[in-house]
Formats: sequence, C-alpha cells, structure tokens
Amino acid sequence: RRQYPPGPIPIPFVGNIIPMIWEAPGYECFRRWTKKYGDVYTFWLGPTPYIMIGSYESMKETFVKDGDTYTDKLQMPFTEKFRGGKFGIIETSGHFWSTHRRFAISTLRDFGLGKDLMQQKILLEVEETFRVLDEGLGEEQDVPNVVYNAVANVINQIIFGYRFDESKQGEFQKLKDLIDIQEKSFLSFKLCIQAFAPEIGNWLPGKSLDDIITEKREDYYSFFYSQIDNHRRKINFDTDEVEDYAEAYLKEQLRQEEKEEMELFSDQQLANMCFDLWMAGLTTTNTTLTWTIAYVMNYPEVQEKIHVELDKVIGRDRFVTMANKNSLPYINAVINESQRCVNLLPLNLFHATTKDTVINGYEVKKGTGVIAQISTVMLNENIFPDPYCFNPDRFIDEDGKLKKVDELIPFSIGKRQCLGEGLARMELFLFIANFFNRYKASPSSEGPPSLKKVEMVGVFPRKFKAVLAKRRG
Ligand code: HEM
Repeated sequence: RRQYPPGPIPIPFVGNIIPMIWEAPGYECFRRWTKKYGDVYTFWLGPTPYIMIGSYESMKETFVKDGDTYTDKLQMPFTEKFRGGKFGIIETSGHFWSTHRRFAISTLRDFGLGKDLMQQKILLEVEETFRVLDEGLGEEQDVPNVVYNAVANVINQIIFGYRFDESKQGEFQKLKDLIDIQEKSFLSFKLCIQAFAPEIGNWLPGKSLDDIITEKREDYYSFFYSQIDNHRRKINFDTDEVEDYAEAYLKEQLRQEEKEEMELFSDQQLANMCFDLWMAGLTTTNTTLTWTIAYVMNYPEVQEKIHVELDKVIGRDRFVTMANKNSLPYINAVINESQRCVNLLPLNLFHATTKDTVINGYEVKKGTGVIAQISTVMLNENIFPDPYCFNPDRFIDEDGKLKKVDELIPFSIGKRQCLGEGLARMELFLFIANFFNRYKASPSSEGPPSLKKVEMVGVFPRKFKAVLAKRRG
C-alpha cells in the first residue's frame, strides 16, 4: 500500500467495497474519504488498487492536461467472457478503442449536425409519447414506461434505423426482459461482490455471474447479429449515404477490407459496439429523464416556473426544438440540476494509465487503475451549497441567464468523456421541454415519486405513476 496515495484501509480480498455497497448508492463514503485523505487517495476494489481523483482541479491536472495517460481500461474477466474477447468501446484500449471512438463520434455528429436526423428521430418519439399519454389524461399513468419506450426507440433508430412499432413489440419485450434481468442481477449483493472480489463472491450462495453470462449472452447477441444480417442483406454499397450506425459501420468495413485491414472492423466488433451504444444510450438517458420528471413533481414551484417560461417563449401548440434551447434558461437550469442530483454513477467507470507517471507526487506504474470521482465533485458543498437539495436556481445568474459551472460534469471529463453527450443533451432537452409544455404532472394517490436512492452502487430508473392534465389545445 505504501507505494500508493494514502486512503482507507482495505480488508483482505474485498478491499474497500463494503462501505460503498452499504452506504447506497455510495456517494457518502467517497465524500468522507476525500475530506479525510485529500482529493487524491487510493481505493481498493477487491485486490485491485484504484487511485481516486476527487476534485475538479486534480481532474484537470490529470485527465485533461495529461489526457493520453489516462485513457486505458482494465478489462474485467467476466465482461471479456460475455463479449467473447476484447471488443466494444467501453472496455477497450489503445489504437483499437481510439479508432472506434473516432468513428462513432463522427457518425453521430454527422446524424446530428449534417442532416438533423437526430432531432427528427427524437421529435418523432416525443410525438408518439404524447399520443400514448393523451389516451390516459386524468388517470394514473405509468409515465416512466412510456419514457423508456421512447428512449429505446431513439437509440434503436440511430443504431439500426427503425423503431419498435406494433409489429415489433414481441422483439422489444424480449430485450426489455433481458435489460431488466441485467439490472436486477447487479442489484444483488452476491453479484456485486463477485464482480469486484471474485475470491469471496464465488463462495456466496445463489446464481453466479458465470451462470448468468452463459444463460443470457446468446439472447443478447442473437438480437445484434440478426440486425447485422438484415442490414447486410439490404445495404446499397454504391452510395455513401447512411441512415444509421450499422449501415455506416458496414460501409467502413468494406473500405477497410479494400485496404486489407479487416480485424479492426469485424462483425464481432460491430455487435459489441451496438451492444455498448444501445446499453449506454438507453439506461443513462432513461434514468435521467425519469428522475428529472420525479424531481420536478416534488417541487411544484419549479414546475410552475417551467410553465411560465414556456408560455412566454414558446406559446401554444408547437414543438419546442433545439433552436429554442438558448431562449429557455430555466429549463436548461432544471436539466442541469437534475443531472447533478441524479448523479448517475457514484463510482464512474474505471480507467488505467497508459504509461508510468506521477500522480500527486506518487510514482504510478503503467496499467494502474485511476477513477475520475465525478459524483464527489457534483456534491462538493463549496461549489454547490446544500448539495443534496434540488435547486435549479443555482444555475441562474443575477440577470436571469444560465450560469456555466465547470464542476457540473455528469458526462465525465477527459479523452474518454461520454461519447453520446450530444445525443443525450438533445434528448433531455427535447423530452423535458416538450413534456412540460404539453402537460401539468400531478402526483398519483401514492403521492409524489420517492427521491430516495436505495440501490447499491448505481442509480436506477425512477418508477412512479402520475396524473397528467393537458395544458392547452
Ligand atoms: C444522460 C445521459 C448520459 C450520461 C449521464 C452519460 C454519462 C457517461 C459517463 C459518466 C461516462 C464515463 C466516462 C469516463 O469513462 O470517464 C460515459 C461513457 C460512455 N457513454 Fe455516456 N452518458 C449518457 C448517455 C449516453 C448515450 C445516449 C450514449 C450513446 C449514444 C452514451 C455512450 C457512452 C459510451 C459509448 C461511453 C464510453 C466512452 C469511452 O469509453 O470512450 N452515453 N457516459
């Protein structure tokens, strides 16, 4: 331990994971350790040390100013087994990772900026959401379920070019069940321990990670491979026009084959890229949206201010579009504050150093785990006084304009910062602004949605019912 920055004393085999699991969802132990040991300390996940970077300033010194040093990943053995090797983007490193990251970013950027495809696809889902919710006006409705379907349709449209309409409900239900099982699995104490401290976890009773991986892997990948086959059958290689990510990838695959560099753009990598984009794009955005609606419903004065702003700037019966974003500072402040309070990833994703380096005076070897502790930064009371209080006004300045606060980093920081940030921001804005422009949301007979985070290690979608009234039209 002496070679690493000081931190909490690890217990053999489990390291420091017990407080993280006990103090769900995990923010408080990290905040406590940052106060006790400083903004750079060591946290042990089972037998592996991770250097935690717990302040914005230290993240800038490391992840930003020396970005290339912090881009590697340590792949967990169970995910390598699930994927069938080192594939995808979230857990790969080096040239392979940077090639696919560049390709995915430029493809998404092309959809967003070049052709406005992204906004069109999202607005289509906003419209569909209205159609479904309008059918239950005045009754208690499962709003999160409607939001979930919409977000799943957006990501599926972007990756595979189609939405789950009536004819695809069976296929969609199968995927939903799989995601549900995955979420529930990671809420299990055994699986958490097994993932991070296998020596102990393997001995606990109940289904093992290996059992679950073997059971579910085929179900997931058969969906992605059948999509790839469908695309290959229909694709027109004679034009450079692309409508979705899978099509863009297959065309790039052909270009690479012509250069005889086939391994980089294999089908297995495409299936894993789709898996990563699908999962990362669905669960994060869905969770943030459901919590945002839940926060607003708990603060009627916030909903009132949203309505006043929308009435002033947008007016009656039209969609809010990205062109209106800069004229709606209060909605932007509500989304910022929701993202800060949702604080989706108490631990964030793990990185590793690409070379020997020095962190806070400590010599650190290549391949050492490092984590940008974004949840601690977003709960720093010096930047965000009374940090657990939901207060969108903290993002509004004296002139009523949106205040930029650097420490708001829900998408993380550095070269592996969220790749879907542009898409996510667009979805959050278009869904929240249009939802509250159309409806007033009131609590069901059970009261406003609970804002308690009880699950271990993560933040999960809020489940609640709401009664909606149409504001106009
Ligand atoms: C509100 C929504 C979202 C939030 C809060 C969020 C947050 C994050 C965070 C914190 C990371 C980890 C960055 C790090 O390693 O330091 C990440 C990575 C990632 N996100 Fe998101 N994300 C969101 C939506 C999306 C969407 C819509 C997509 C897909 C289009 C996406 C795709 C990814 C991918 C692929 C990575 C891994 C990037 C890499 O390792 O290079 N995310 N995200």
